[in-house]
Amino acid sequence: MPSRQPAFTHQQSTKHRATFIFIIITVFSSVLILFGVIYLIYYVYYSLIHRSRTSPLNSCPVFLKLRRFTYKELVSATNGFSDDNFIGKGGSGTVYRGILRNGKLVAVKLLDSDSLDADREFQNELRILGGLESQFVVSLLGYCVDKRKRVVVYEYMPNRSLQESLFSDRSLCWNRRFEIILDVSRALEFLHRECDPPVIHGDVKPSNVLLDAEFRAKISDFGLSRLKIEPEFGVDLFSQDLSGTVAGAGTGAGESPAIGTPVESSTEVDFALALQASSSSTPINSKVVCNRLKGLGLGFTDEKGKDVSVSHIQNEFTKYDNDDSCHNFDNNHVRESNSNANDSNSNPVDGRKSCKKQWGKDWWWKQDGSGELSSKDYVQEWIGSQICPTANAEWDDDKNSEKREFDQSPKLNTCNENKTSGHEEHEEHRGWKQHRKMQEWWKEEHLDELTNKRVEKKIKRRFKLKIFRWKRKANRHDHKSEISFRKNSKNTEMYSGDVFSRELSSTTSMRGTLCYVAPEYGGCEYLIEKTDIYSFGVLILVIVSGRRPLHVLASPMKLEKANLISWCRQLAHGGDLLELVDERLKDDYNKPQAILCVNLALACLQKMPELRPDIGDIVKILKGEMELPVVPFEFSPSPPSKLVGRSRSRRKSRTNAD
Ligand SMILES: Nc1ncnc2c1ncn2[C@@H]1O[C@H](COP(=O)(O)OP(=O)(O)OP(=O)(O)O)[C@@H](O)[C@H]1O
Repeated sequence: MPSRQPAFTHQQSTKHRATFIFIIITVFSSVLILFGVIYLIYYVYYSLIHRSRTSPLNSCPVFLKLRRFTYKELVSATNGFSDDNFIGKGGSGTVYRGILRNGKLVAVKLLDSDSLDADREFQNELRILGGLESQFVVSLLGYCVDKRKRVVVYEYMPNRSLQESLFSDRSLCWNRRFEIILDVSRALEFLHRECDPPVIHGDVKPSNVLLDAEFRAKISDFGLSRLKIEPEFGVDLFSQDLSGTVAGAGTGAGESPAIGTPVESSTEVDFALALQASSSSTPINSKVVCNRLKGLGLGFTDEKGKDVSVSHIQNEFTKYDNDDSCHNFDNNHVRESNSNANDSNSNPVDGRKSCKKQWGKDWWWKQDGSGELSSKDYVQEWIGSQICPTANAEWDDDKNSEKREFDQSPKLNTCNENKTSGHEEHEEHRGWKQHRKMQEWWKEEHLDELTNKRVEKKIKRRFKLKIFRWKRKANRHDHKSEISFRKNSKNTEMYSGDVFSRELSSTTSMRGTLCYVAPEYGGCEYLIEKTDIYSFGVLILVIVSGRRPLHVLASPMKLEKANLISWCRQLAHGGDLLELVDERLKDDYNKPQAILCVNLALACLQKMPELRPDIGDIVKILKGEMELPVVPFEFSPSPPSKLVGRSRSRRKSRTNAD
């Protein structure tokens, strides 16, 4: 018996050792795996974060073809980026005139350095424009990367942008306008049909059409462009559940909603479509508008470009609305903007000093120096009504408090009025779910913008998407914050015409330009050729009319003409298209050509992308080689939003009273 004891102990200790070794191995391998996973996560994170900044440009064949300038060279070409050589400023950088050592005149665009977006746009521009060669596309001569500085060098276009030519005193004659329309159509034909893969420009607008010495137009700015091979093109817009959109009832006045737009009764809003819908007669609660837009810092000017005092504006609002006046209206803020407005109006585009003053919050509204422009209040209305985070009851799960406010400040959104219940609502939600997917991210972006920016800036850099959501929840009720659409390099807000091109992170982008962006383009990157066609339609109207797509004067009467597209549709309805032609041309224009252009524009502006003509046909139509197909009439009731309607009825009642 005693002899068995040691054998047993020995067996036991062997067992213990084995267990111990097993535990050690397990722990060790677990730690090893854990470290491996951590390293992998870090590696992926690091490469994602640094990809856009560090990706070697030279690895792309296009960049090999382009000349790489040294920063020193460009400094000497532009005389140290001096004020005297300042040409203009856009959403992503500043453009200077320069002379290279060989005497060649160039335009040098110095991109805002501390924005990831600028970096991405820079690479996009080089990657796409660098590979293009056409007489209708501005030539990219080279680039410069120096530490954080990004510079792009283009051929110099002596007559600058169409925007400047159209909206300055030196108005363009009809023939030039028509040639420009033709040139832009050829540029798009080149991009859509002659490039392989096709290029979608994505931001066709007057400031991206540059004019050479003979006023021939070339298209520029490919920062937001897309090649058609990219994965997002796999998205079939038409595969979305369109029930209730295409076949469904229109949004009023016989208008059928655009593809990708929500069913009428949903609370989803389409920002682009909102522009057109902005003409609807939805009653707008001035108080709510004011509250929501408080902090926008938008100034107001009257027809002569003079300040309209805040109290006057308030009176106007209260006149049109029986609700309380806007208590939260930030008087100081608005006055400040107004004084800036006057500054910039006094010296619109010449010289950098005066321009610099414009590049504050108000630059978009005054970039052409037009003293009479005062579309802010109009735009405020629909921006305010569309961005409002509380307006979408389906937005997230946590909607109690939102709902409360939503109930209190309703009727900003036509959609809200037609709420359906229970099952129906569920079905509808399913119907536009896909569309919502396309759009919800940018709403989150807008919500994020409503938060404390300093905190936002810090955290966003680290955990972009996650933090976005967290912050959205955390700050959902912060309605005092400002709404901004694009940040410039100094992290001040810019209310730009480029509202849609605001990008907050490299993962998301809101692209295109307000008023030029097609309704089906829900702010994502689902660009198709027909998106360019839509923008081209708007561009034609702008060229023919010499007006901006949104052009509002303080006088309520003028609101009828505020929305160029719906005004054009109204004129088409009344058979008086020529009224749209720029008054400055007087009778000195080709009437059949003008009618052709406007009709073509209407064809391009059809809400269903597949109904818009393609660019080949457009060029033929403009050249007179093809008849313009009959355009199904899309009527959208024009502005007189509540202002016109009410002001008229008030005027009427006043006259009656008199
Ligand atoms: N190649 C060029 N030759 C002459 N002027 C130019 C050239 N490129 C740009 N400009 C001028 O510089 C201005 C700013 O151009 P930029 O492309 O930076 O901005 P944008 O197109 O006006 O706005 P965004 O970048 O927001 O679309 C233009 O309006 C134009 O007047």
